[in-house]
Amino acid sequence: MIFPSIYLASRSPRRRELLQQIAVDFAVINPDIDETSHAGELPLDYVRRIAIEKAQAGKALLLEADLKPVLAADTSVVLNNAIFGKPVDDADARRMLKQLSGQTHQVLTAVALATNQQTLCQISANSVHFCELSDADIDWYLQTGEGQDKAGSYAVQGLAALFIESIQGSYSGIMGLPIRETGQLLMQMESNA
Ligand SMILES: Cc1cn([C@H]2C[C@H](O)[C@@H](COP(=O)(O)OP(=O)(O)OP(=O)(O)O)O2)c(=O)[nH]c1=O
Repeated sequence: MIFPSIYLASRSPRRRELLQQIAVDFAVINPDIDETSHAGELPLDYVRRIAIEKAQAGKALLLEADLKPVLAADTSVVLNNAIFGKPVDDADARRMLKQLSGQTHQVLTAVALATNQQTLCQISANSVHFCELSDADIDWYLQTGEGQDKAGSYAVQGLAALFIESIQGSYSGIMGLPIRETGQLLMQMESNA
């Protein structure tokens, strides 16, 4: 598959890595948006809205004559309808990991692609089951620092794999950029052009 050249509106090294995996030619841009959730907003609506806002804010940074689409994504961990974003500090990460212990949670990633004409969006909804975590497990994981800039305070692609009993869905979606849905958006954009 040959994909069009795009911009990736993201500071996430994981998203760059996953896009490289499918040989997409891209340049990185860094728009800033407010990622606060609205009162009563459902997790799925939240990730969709934020991914679309990131992609459109990225597009707004470019000249109108620049026709390359802008790709962006947003990932949230969801437990009993509560959204777990990136932890603000170790205490916040500990709180999240304690709640994830022994439970199945969802990882929702929305991926959005914006052009001057339209914004397309797809959702990757996945489940992850964690084993029971002891306080010592959590202490050990926190001192690795790996969970710091990750939704839910862990990374499936790192040491936290030791805690994961099973996943259902898309590994790349859990990591932050669902490859299949991203490929579909890029193909759809090509056929709409
Ligand atoms: C659940 C999980 C999340 N993550 C990461 C992916 C995202 O970088 C981050 C979720 O935060 P996001 O707010 O989706 O993204 P971000 O702020 O890191 O980057 P961007 O500039 O694109 O907005 O968590 C993993 O790396 N592994 C995982 O297993």
